[in-house]
Amino acid sequence: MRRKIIAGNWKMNGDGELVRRIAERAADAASGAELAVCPPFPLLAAAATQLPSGVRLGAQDVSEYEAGAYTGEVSGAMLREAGCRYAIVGHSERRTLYSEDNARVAGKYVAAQRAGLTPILCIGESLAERDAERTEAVVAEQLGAVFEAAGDRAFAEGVVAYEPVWAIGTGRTATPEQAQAVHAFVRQRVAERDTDSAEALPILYGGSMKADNAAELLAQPDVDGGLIGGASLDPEAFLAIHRAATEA
Ligand SMILES: O=C(CO)COP(=O)(O)O
Repeated sequence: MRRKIIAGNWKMNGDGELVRRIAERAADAASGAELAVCPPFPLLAAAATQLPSGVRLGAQDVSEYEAGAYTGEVSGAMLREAGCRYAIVGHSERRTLYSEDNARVAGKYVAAQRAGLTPILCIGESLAERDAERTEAVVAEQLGAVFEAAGDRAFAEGVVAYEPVWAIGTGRTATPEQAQAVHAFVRQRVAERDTDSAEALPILYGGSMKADNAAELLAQPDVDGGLIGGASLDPEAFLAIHRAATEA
């Protein structure tokens, strides 16, 4: 049985008060599916102290470099020291708004692993790419860059989040069948390199996952959890999604 993970990506939202509210509610979420919270960097310290010990902490990005003159960047070692278990890499907002290409994302993936973090690699196609029936080609290319940088066992210690760009923040969720098809494709691509890591790899869905559509997405055999944006800012909704994952 693969572990199920519900991770909240706060993006550039939240404050100390939200950390406090989530910490308060998350006490009874330490069992069942794994729960993870990825707040902005300045809130990591407060989250590390206040979240119950079963709740994991993640960063929203990590530098591909270890240390040096990289103003504004944060290294994997720093994130480890701040209490992080996870680092999101290659979120579509970073790919499009900050021009992160596949090679840079793969560099971040490797840097996270080297620092002892579990990278959460975000992949997914735009609406134009889906309409042109290029979804599998795009996803294969995004995975391929990581294999090139990290080798055939790249996903032995990692998480993939399939986030169709057209479903992020739009209220337009992929259907369970659409999500399942891409998740199965991802697992098959990973299995072509290494069957053991494919079998164990958690593949999360992200894109307008909410309390009322989580259960049907999580019922799919290759959907192992969710990377939640908007709904993760509402402790009630976030923990309802976590309950759906625990019951799936
Ligand atoms: O980008 C996402 C998580 O990383 C998804 O965001 P929404 O859940 O707000 O659509």
